[in-house]
Amino acid sequence: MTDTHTGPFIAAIDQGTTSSRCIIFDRDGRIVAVDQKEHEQIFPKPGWVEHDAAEIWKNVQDVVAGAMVKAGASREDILSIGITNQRETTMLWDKRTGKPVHNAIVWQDTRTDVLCKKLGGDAGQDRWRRETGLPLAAYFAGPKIAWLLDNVDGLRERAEAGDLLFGTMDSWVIWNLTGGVNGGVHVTDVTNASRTLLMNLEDLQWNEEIAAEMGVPLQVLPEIRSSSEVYGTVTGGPLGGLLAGVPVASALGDQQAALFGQTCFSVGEAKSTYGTGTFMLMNTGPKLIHSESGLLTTVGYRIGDQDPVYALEGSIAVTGSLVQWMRDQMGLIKTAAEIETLAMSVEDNGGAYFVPAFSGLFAPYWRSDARGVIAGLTRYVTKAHIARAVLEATAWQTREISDAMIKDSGDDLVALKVDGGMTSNNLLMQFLADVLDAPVVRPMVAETTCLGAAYAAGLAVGFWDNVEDLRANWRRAAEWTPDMDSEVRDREYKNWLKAVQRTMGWQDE
Ligand SMILES: Nc1ncnc2c1ncn2[C@@H]1O[C@H](COP(=O)(O)OP(=O)(O)O)[C@@H](O)[C@H]1O
Ligand SMILES: O=P(O)(O)OC[C@H](O)CO
Repeated sequence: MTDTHTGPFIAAIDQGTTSSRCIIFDRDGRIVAVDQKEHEQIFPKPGWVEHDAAEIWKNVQDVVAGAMVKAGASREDILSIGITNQRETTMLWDKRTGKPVHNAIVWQDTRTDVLCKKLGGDAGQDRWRRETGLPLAAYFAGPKIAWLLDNVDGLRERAEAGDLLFGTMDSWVIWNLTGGVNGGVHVTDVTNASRTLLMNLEDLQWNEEIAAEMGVPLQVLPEIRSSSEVYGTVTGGPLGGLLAGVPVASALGDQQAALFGQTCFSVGEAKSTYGTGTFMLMNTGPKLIHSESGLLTTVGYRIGDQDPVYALEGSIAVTGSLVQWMRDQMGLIKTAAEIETLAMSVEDNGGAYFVPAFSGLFAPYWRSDARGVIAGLTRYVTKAHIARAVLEATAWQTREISDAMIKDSGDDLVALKVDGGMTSNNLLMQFLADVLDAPVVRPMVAETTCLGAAYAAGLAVGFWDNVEDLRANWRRAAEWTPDMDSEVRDREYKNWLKAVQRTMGWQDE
């Protein structure tokens, strides 16, 4: 049975790495209905990860329709719709047929390593960082566009003739929602554009020189807009019937959306999201801080024509996916939640440290030649110790990011707001507070990513007046306070750092 709810509501679409979901929120930021659908992960070769963007668009339509049915809501109840998305995942489509010309290349994919090395060199690295805030790494979108144009027959010619459009998932979803081949708007927002290696962080425009150097024709790129404004209205297609005329009014990369949903609106406020990977972002306000410690400088959000708010980001490629690996590849647990029970069956890690450098190391190292290591093995070590080491890996990686943030920003970490699937693990959250030596707090609404997109879409249509209205919705559900002897913390951290060194230089050029 479906309840019938009466709006006004805001709908948010989260197009994520493993699934797409739609959540409908009320004015208090409470969830009215959720629908979710997973899509296929395609692994054509070691290190390659792809998605079928047509399947994703179909799933997005299904979950929007599903959430509307579950909410018992009608078109009049939905004031606007917001988009948030897995970032960097890159696709090209034909603007006449509306069809993707190749599978999307996912953010985790390492195929552009060689291209990045060719474009790089020490001096080069400095320049990319200075202008775009990013190191030249396979993670980002620009090199993925160049790879598609150079490796799929005929694509470069079609791109230069103006037949192809590039997008991260925000652009693809917005273009389809607003009419597709019949006049869909081709836009992206500043947060997604800041993950391409192609946008100037200062003026928030495409950097023509870098695009030329990377081999990306300007005509494929979308217009860069703010994160909170009306881009167009829902038109045509199956959703045209269901949501015709509803404004599409926000776009934010998922990690920036979580920063927004956690209401980190003041300088120095930080959040960390624990999903497939982990991403910690700290609001640095209108100030662009160029990291000296391996963090990314990125756009946090921009509301309409207000000044942009920047953020420092520490990106960790493998955290929840290590738990999945223990379950699916090793068969040591049956469900992700079981890792906590297994880890709690022993007192400590038994001397084992697990550095999951499965696709190299992201922040703060940016080393594509690193590969995973379990260090400190003896006959004493059991699968329960490994389970502990798996959970501890997530906390230590966060500690390294937090150290870098403290160094770059000059501010202490007062507390860390957390969200994401792994935060249901109490053992991990306590260990995190212990190694950070700071409280860790989780809000009532754990779906902060969708909430952030809904907030930005609601602000754009006057559903909420300003960010202070939104702060009032944030409520604490759980808090973990540090309880570890500092000597133990220091000794364990030293061992972790030693284990990290063992991963470096494994993969030959
Ligand atoms: N109790 C748990 N302990 C540890 N990890 C968990 C637990 N529950 C879920 N996870 C991990 O969290 C991830 C899912 O979180 P989610 O926020 O949905 O991720 P994403 O949005 O990246 O798909 C999975 O990688 C899973 O292994
Ligand atoms: O879809 P998620 O939650 O795994 O997030 C992926 C990040 O946006 C990658 O940068």
